[in-house]
Amino acid sequence: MNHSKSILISSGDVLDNFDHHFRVIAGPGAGKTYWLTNHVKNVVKHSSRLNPVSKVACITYTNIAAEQVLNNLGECVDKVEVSTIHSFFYKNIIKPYASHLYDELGNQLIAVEKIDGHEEHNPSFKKIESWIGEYNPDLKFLIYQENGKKISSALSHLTWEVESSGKCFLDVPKEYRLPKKLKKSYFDYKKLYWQEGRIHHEDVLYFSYRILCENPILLIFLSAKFPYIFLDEFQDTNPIQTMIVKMLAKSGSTIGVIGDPAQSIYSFQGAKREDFLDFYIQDIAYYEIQDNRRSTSKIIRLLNHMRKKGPVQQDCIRNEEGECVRVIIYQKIDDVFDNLTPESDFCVLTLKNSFVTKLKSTSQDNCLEIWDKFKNLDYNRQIFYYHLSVAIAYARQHRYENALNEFLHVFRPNHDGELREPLKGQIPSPLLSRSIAISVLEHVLDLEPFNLSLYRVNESLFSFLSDNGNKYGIFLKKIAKGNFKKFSESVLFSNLVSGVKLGEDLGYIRTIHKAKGAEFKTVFVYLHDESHLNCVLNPDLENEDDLHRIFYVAFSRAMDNLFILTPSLSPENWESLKGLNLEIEIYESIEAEHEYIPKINNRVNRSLLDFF
Ligand SMILES: Nc1ncnc2c1ncn2[C@@H]1O[C@H](COP(=O)(O)OP(=O)(O)OP(=O)(O)O)[C@@H](O)[C@H]1O
Repeated sequence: MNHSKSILISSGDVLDNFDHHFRVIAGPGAGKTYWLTNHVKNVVKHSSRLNPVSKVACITYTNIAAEQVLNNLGECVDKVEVSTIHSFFYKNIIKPYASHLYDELGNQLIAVEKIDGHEEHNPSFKKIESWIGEYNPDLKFLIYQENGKKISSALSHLTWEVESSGKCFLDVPKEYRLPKKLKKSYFDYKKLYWQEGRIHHEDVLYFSYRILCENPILLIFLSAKFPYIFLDEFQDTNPIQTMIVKMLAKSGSTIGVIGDPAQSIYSFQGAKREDFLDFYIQDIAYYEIQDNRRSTSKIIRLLNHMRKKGPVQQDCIRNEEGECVRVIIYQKIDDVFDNLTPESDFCVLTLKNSFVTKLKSTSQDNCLEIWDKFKNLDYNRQIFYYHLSVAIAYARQHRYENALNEFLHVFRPNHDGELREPLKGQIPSPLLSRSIAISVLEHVLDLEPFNLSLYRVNESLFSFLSDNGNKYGIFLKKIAKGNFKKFSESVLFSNLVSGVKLGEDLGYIRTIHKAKGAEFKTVFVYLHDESHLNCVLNPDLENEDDLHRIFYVAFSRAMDNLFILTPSLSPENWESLKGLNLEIEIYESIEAEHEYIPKINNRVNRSLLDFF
């Protein structure tokens, strides 16, 4: 990587010449997304290469980021296609051209007439059974019990790799060892899904790449439709994505990639930060932004310390010293939250999803157990209420389209082609389904259901659907006497909503990966193990392993207050932290040192529960 070639810019700068390829490197809070949004507007307003049917493609890493960019595009919005890379390739390559893909026998690879989006790969037992049964019958004994779980877990991590020749193949990460014989037929395993029109997220890049390689004329079409293609968070690009982007550059699109190598945290999904660092297309211009507009000086000093080996030491644009970074040794995590939770705009970040679940359940009634109990008592009704609860959780975040799509699941027919219980009646048409879903969701939200029992919500829905019986043609089963009635009277609807998992969870306790691109006034970084303090004591952001970069991303989400919560602190680590010449304050327990609490939040009586 040659940084001497980089030109320093600021996030407020506008490029005069936007018809060349570029790469922007900048640290957290530098204004990359801010700059990109303005750059897109500038291109839309002034480019002579855009015509009535062409658009700027602006690729973001998550749907949430796409929504944020869209909201800031103003009047340019119609000339820009903002989406994630998967949605972009699905819409522009796979959906229209999947019929061009054939297997080695010349048969169509995917049942195109059945394709309906792309989904997470959750291996099904039936597929594993028929795959091993057909291709490795001698290994059939492996699919049961613990071995079966291992196979399923390994397959859920199947990713596409690329050979230097450009040929793609499927593999699972090294830690998931499977018998070598199985490796030869991963493709056949995947075919079982494709033949049902089911495409997994990871297949989207592979199919797009194959379609474009086998039909190069489509590259010309795509470049004509998208003369400009800009990609945010490119440090997490996947090699197949990089190859496609370079092919599109050759066919005429102007490519811009933006990112921060120190924030590359998706190697487990095949991301290669070197692809960003070494990104080269002829006549590419390299830019760098050295500002940090998000955080206070004290937080930025910690970030610069972690980043000292690599490029980009950041300057604090806010010019505020701010509060010290605080390391808190917790005994009971609940105490920390009870005492430190600020009024608003905070987030607790954890390394793993299981910690999110654990932390949520320490601060809530055990909502997950409630769902388990629900399932055992009335399986079908549990499925109905799960979809409803997820939909309501989305609606609370004003993500109404997600809410609607979630609730529409309840109108899907069962194996006998009938409406699933507890609904009764005719399967509504797609249009009527949408209309019923909107009315039901509005009705439930109007009920202000969070302090109501599940029983009361069900009664109200029962009456609502009965009153509209002529219009909708569907009804809800009443809750009869018995154990389930008792359960439904004892469970608050709010507990059900708190226990659901959203696709892109925007709760106040999230994994660090889900906080990518976000910022909060106060950030708590929860370490479940003291050894993770090593990312502060001996930072190594260039390491092959993502771990130190993951914590760097976590710390860099904080605008004003950063708390690092550790379960223990050895005397050596205590001394080392103190000796770092960083303004870090250490608290052995919050009760002992509570005088600083009012500075943060005027000690509030709210617990995290109030924020779900
Ligand atoms: N030129 C600017 N003027 C005013 N505010 C700005 C400017 N540039 C960025 N900001 C603000 O600074 C904050 C950080 O910007 P942004 O989220 O774009 O940074 P980023 O580089 O994408 O961060 P990260 O990589 O950490 O996600 C945001 O609140 C943004 O609105």
